[in-house]
Amino acid sequence: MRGFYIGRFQPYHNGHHRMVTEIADDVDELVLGIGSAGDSHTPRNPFTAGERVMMVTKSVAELDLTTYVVPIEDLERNSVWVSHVQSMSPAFDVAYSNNPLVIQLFSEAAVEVRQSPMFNRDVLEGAELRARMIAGGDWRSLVPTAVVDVIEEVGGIERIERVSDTDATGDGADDPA
Ligand SMILES: Nc1ncnc2c1ncn2[C@@H]1O[C@H](COP(=O)(O)OP(=O)(O)OP(=O)(O)O)[C@@H](O)[C@H]1O
Ligand SMILES: NC(=O)c1ccc[n+]([C@@H]2O[C@H](COP(=O)(O)O)[C@@H](O)[C@H]2O)c1
Repeated sequence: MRGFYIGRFQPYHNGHHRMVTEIADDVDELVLGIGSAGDSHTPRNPFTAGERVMMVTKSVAELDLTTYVVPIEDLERNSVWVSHVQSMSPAFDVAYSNNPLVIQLFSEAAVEVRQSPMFNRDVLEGAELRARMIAGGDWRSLVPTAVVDVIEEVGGIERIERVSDTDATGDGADDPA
C-alpha cells in the first residue's frame, strides 16, 4: 500500500518526522508532497521547493521505507486540487493530513484520509521554529540533523532574517511584493 503526506515543511521538523515514522508502520511506500512549492523567500515560506526536497529526502533516508518527494504548487481552485495532486504524484491509496481543508478535499474526492495526533505541538510548529530562527533561539533540537545541515548549507538563517526585516506589516504573514 502507498500513502501520501503533504505539508509546506517550512521547515521539516520533528513533529513531521514523528508522523512519517508512524505512517511507515502502515504503508509500504510513502509519497511526501512539498506543498506551496512555488512559494519561497517570505516570512511564512522562507525555503524553496528544492531546499525542502533536500530537507525531507535526507531526513527520511534513515527510515526503512521507499519514499518519493514530489513538489506540488498551489492552485487558485480548491475544487480541482485533488486531481492536481493526483496528476503530480505516484498513485496512492491513502492520504495522511491534520489540515482541515486537505482532509475535506480528499474526503469529498472519496480518497481515504487518516489523521495523526499532534506531537509536542507547543514547540513542534513551523511558525514557532521560524520565530526562534529569527530571535536566535534554539531551533536545532526541534528538527532532524539533516535539516540543520541543509539550513546551514543554504544560508537559511540569514535568509529568514532578511525576509522578516522586510515584513512591512510585522505580522509574519506574506506581504505583497
Ligand atoms: N507537531 C506535529 N505533530 C503532528 N503533525 C504535525 C505537527 N506539526 C504539523 N503537523 C502536520 O503536518 C502537516 C504539515 O504541516 P505544516 O507543514 O503546515 O507544519 P506546521 O508545523 O503546521 O507549520 P506552520 O506553522 O508553518 O503552518 C499538517 O497536516 C500538520 O497538521
Ligand atoms: N487550492 C490549493 O492549492 C490547495 C488546497 C489545499 C491544500 N493546499 C496545500 O497543501 C498544503 C497543505 O499543507 P499544510 O498542512 O502544511 O498546510 C499547503 O501547501 C497548501 O497550500 C493547496
